Amino acid sequence: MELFVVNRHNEEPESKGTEVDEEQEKLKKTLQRIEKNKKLRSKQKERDKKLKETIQRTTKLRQAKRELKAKIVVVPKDDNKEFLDHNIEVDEANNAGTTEENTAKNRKNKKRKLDSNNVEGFTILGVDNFAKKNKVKRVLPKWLANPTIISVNLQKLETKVSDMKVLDKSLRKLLKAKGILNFFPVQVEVIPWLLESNRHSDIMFPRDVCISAPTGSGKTLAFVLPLIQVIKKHHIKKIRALVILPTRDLAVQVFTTFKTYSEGTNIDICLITGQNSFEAEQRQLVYKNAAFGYVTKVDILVCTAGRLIDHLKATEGFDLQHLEFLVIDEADRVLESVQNDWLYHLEKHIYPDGSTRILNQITLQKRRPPQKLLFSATLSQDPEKLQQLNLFQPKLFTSVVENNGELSKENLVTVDKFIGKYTTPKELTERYIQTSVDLKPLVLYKFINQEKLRKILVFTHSVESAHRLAILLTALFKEELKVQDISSHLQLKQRKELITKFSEGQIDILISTDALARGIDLPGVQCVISYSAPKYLKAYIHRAGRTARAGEQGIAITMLHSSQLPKFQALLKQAEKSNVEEIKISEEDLEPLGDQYKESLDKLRNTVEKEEKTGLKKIKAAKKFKKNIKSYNAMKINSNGAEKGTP
Ligand SMILES: Nc1ncnc2c1ncn2[C@@H]1O[C@H](COP(=O)(O)OP(=O)(O)OP(=O)(O)O)[C@@H](O)[C@H]1O
Repeated sequence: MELFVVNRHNEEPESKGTEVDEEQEKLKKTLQRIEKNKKLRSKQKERDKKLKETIQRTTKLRQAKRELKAKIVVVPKDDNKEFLDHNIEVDEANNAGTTEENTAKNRKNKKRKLDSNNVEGFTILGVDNFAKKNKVKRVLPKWLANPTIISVNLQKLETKVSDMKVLDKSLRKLLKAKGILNFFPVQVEVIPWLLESNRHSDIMFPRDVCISAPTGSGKTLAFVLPLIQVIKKHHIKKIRALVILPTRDLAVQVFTTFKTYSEGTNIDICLITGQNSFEAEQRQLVYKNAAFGYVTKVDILVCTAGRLIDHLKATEGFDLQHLEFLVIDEADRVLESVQNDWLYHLEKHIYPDGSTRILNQITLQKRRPPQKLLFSATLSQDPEKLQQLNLFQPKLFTSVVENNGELSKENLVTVDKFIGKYTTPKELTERYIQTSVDLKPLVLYKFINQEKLRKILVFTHSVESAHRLAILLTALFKEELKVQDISSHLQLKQRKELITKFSEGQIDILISTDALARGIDLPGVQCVISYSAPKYLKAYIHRAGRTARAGEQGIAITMLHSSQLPKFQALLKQAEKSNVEEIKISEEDLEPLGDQYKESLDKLRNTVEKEEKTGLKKIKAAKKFKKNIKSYNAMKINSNGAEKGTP
């Protein structure tokens, strides 16, 4: 859409003079437009400044009024005189700036009002509404107020893989073979805890856990390794672990990790996301045995919430009653998903008799309920939101970053410091660039060029915008850099191919919507660019989190129009980020690129027109095909009617 705006602005009148004249004319126009934009910006700045001053003045005045009003609360006995004097004071403050005449009038009015109320010896009802209310202190459940703190320091790793003896030797060997020599902090805390809590699960129900740690901090292995260790000990095939993810791409990624670390075991892992036909997935899950009926073929099931519900409703023999682990990765996102009744359906399936996890003699005699494990970089720590999950004696693991980037345990006394605050990796550098709408692609081009960046992930607000930006950047970079867009319109296989190419460095710039913003682990992304400004803090954190992963350095850039800046600053304030500076790219720097930009915009226009024509042709062909089929069917019905009895 933004690019179309650019197109309209760049339309040229029909050529009349020579080519050189035409070029000069274009250049002149570009310069005029830049000049105009400059003036508009400075005017806007002045207006913003005035508005800010007015707001500050009004706030101060209101504050003064509130403070004075707060002083009138109760009228003590025989204290009317003082009270009246007090009110006069309030009145005067309220009418600051009015004439003496007015003040006297107000004084009289007040006196009259108080006389008519006959206040002597009584409390005036409603007056204390003026009193300043004390801030209500949040009282959190004990488990939220006393979390286990996870360090965010991935530079100084203290636990060697070989030192974690609670983890099976075979798993430690596999980790080393994959180049993992030290555990990340989240793994150091969570893996032993999960293994320990499952050691006595036949006597005690294990507690549920919520884990909130920054993007790229290694949360996946923190659940994959203990689950494999616990599950490989079972010999009867039953679904023991269910892992739910918000998107197909993520489900594929987690499935691959399970596959990698279950090497050499007899654990069967299954992926159901809807990428295969429903029947094919059913065949992967169960088979029918003449003697025993339906038999499960799977130990660990990785799936998306939507597809899970489909199977719960329609797959015979799909049995979750032996479930030991319910993992919800990117839990906040999964819980917000369209199929937000999935948990209800799931619980109905796990507890068909309606039993709950309340500990009593009856439930104790039954099999153990699944342990719920919730993971996210932006996990809600709001008790009300977590309530819907029906957590059993939950335990919270969370990370805290103070302004200087250091972890401070002392500050945890004030719980509000970390509740609802999300941490980002220490290795992440955040910046923003201000630009006008029509120069935005050129500013992006200039920035990538001047910083000599490679492996860049760009986020736009729509599939169309991603596609057009990809065409335009391809035209600008020519052979220099390879640009591609990726979208949910592509087949899963094509998407996987693009992701692999990007990971291997065959694609330099990958442009996507927020579909790739969460959880996807793309190694070595140097820079994430939010070409369209993120609307929410969570979106910003997950986008930025595609870089600076696993202890590597990374940069996150947000491109903003001047009107988007206040909202972005509010977002940073919410995350307590004070070191996000502006990168300035002046319009003078862009002037030499004017012709190149114009040429690229023309290319974009031609390509889009061509694509639209082909698209229209396809739609027409499809319509024609449908029409033909209809008339063919009609003909068939007629001829069948005419020649009854013929096959
Ligand atoms: N101990 C480790 N040593 C080195 N690399 C590791 C270690 N643990 C995990 N990694 C790697 O770190 C990267 C990020 O891990 P992972 O995808 O689990 O992060 P995450 O916390 O789930 O991030 P997000 O919140 O974005 O989903 C992966 O490439 C993973 O292989």
